Amino acid sequence: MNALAATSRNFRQAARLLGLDSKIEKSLLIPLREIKVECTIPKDDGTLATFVGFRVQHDNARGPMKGGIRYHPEVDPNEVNALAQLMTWKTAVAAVPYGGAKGGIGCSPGELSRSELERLTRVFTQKIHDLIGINTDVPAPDMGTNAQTMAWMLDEYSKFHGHSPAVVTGKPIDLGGSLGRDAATGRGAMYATENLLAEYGESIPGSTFVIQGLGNVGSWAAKLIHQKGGKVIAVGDVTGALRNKSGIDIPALMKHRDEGGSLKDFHGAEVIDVAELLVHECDVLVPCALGGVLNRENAADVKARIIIEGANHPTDTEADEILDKKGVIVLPDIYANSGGVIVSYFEWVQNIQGFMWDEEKVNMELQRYMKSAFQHIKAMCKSQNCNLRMGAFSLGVNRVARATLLRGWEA
Ligand SMILES: NC(=O)C1=CN([C@@H]2O[C@H](COP(=O)(O)OP(=O)(O)OC[C@H]3O[C@@H](n4cnc5c(N)ncnc54)[C@H](OP(=O)(O)O)[C@@H]3O)[C@@H](O)[C@H]2O)C=CC1
Ligand SMILES: O=C(O)CCC(=O)C(=O)O
Repeated sequence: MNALAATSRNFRQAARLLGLDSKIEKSLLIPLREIKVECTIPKDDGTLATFVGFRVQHDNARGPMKGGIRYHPEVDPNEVNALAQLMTWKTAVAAVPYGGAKGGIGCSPGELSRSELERLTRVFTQKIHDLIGINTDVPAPDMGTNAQTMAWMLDEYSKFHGHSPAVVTGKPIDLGGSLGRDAATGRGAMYATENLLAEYGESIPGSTFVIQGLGNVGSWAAKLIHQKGGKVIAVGDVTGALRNKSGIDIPALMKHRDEGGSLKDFHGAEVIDVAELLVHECDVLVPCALGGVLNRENAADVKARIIIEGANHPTDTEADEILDKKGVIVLPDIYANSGGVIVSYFEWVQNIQGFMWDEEKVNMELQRYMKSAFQHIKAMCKSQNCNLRMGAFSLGVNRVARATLLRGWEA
């Protein structure tokens, strides 16, 4: 089942639990707008290259649509659609006043030079500038994009609409970005882990972790879990995987990578097969890379007791069922990785207020939002007698449905 079918299935299941009218169900499922644009740029060698860019604006009942822009060779309309829908439920679970959107360009960012990436981002922004905006749709970084990408988007958008820092979040601090946004998704995942472990009388110190993906989300999750006293025993990215049963020295690994070293030549751990990573013995598995990495091929072999979905849609439907039957607790993406969009909301608020918060305030508010969302998910699980994924979906869908009904449909 592809990402869109899986997300829509979860939505329908939640709609049934909530007893939603089928007409509202249909209106919530179908995206408000799907944009597909051709982006042609001159490459550094003078040849032309054409890419396809997407922005799916799923729902705006609760506020401006919000979601990242992904640069990855596997970006396709179906997946962007699923990710946009997930954003609608995620912002509702987080109780931030946004709807959901997602965008992406099918490209390999690692194979493009900095100036090619800049041209591509500017052309994409030119094509969609009329359809995004501070009160309509506010992009942010996702896989393969970062604060620099947002700086180019902001600059290009501002040529058409005047200086508009709040049109994107995840910007560099010098352009109105928020302190704490870079770490926010990983930090939010760490708070989510603390909240879940506390339910079982457990905590990060004393637990073992395996983390897949060492990009923005994975590296911050690893750093913060290590800092809190958690033992990160295995990590991996697209280049390979490493294990040290006594715990990897994460700051030393990050230093090694920042100095240009690859995972495989880090001396503080042994190299393992990448396929072994997700089925490695541990208390908590934290996938922070691509979607669909937990599937029918490997779900039965997962040895973790708990999965924290740092990535979007890392667990496909078949894996979800297998893991549920095995008693593995899955903390779903629409809660576990919501720290990014929560601090994006703080960034947008700061831009609109023209007032900058200190990092302590950002982190404290993030912790408060993560705690509150967890309490609401738990209450929903109790009232609907369902697992955490369905509890989170039901909470999000219910909030969006209520906002939709309150707005009404009169022309
Ligand atoms: N950035 C954000 O704020 C948010 C991101 N997310 C989600 O988190 C996930 C990661 O995003 P982000 O950290 O921003 O992305 P990045 O591009 O910063 O990092 C992605 C990481 O995944 C690794 N990776 C890519 N392909 C594979 C693969 N086939 N096997 C193993 N590892 C792989 C990359 O390895 P390498 O570097 O070697 O290519 C890199 O370490 C995505 O699902 C995203 O949607 C969710 C909420 C917010
Ligand atoms: O920060 C944001 O606005 C969106 C982050 C995002 O794309 C996500 O949560 O998947």
